[in-house]
Amino acid sequence: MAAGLGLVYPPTCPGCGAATAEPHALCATCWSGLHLIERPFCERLGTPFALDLGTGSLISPKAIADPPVFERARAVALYDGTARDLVHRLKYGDRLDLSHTMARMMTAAGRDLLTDTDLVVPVPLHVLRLWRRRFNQAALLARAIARQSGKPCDVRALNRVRATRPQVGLTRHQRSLNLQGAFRVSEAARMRIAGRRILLVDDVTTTGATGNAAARALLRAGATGVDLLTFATVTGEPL
Ligand SMILES: O=P(O)(O)OC[C@H]1O[C@H](OP(=O)(O)OP(=O)(O)O)[C@H](O)[C@@H]1O
Repeated sequence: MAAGLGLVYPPTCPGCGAATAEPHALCATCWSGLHLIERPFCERLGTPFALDLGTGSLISPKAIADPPVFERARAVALYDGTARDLVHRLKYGDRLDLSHTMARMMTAAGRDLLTDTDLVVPVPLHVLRLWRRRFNQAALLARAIARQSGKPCDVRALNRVRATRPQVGLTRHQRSLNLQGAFRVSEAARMRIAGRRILLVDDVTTTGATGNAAARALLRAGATGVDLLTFATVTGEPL
């Protein structure tokens, strides 16, 4: 059946749409445009080091100077080239099908976090943005990661109670202010969060302001720890 379908609908690259041998696999060109994050990276922020600093648990000066609220972050790739194309197609191009391929890569990149995870929770959109976009890209990724890893997922645990401006175009300081008090765990969801270790899922991390604000709300609701898994991460300053 699958072989027959392959003749009628030949598999295409999720990145550029070119024909591929395997379904859901990137073509060679898109693959070479994906800058995967591999060790050595900062164990807190998940950002790569420019130099190979040897083995052992390495923490970047940035994570020491300004520790994030979440415990550990991991991402598949740097937010450029193919990674940026995939995120944009998923989020702005209505290519919801890409969430499966992206989640597969996220499940692999986040395997050390997933080992300790009790519950997978997406970064929520405010109801107005959800209504406009019609889907939450983070929820699509979170559901697929939960399915692939056999972990439970709760897309309603965390609410975005303020309609924040998009983070795009804001400075680091503005991003942090923009997210203040934006997330809340409802009274009804508190019992699902309390005593659990949460894996927070989003599409991109830039400054970590979104991850920090969401993690703060989850910790206030009694989560024992929060890790952050995104598809891509920006290593430089925003703007
Ligand atoms: O690490 P940060 O500096 O907080 O930036 C990352 C956040 O920015 C984007 O969301 P945005 O608020 O722009 O909304 P969107 O989902 O509409 O893109 C992205 O989806 C992350 O949630």
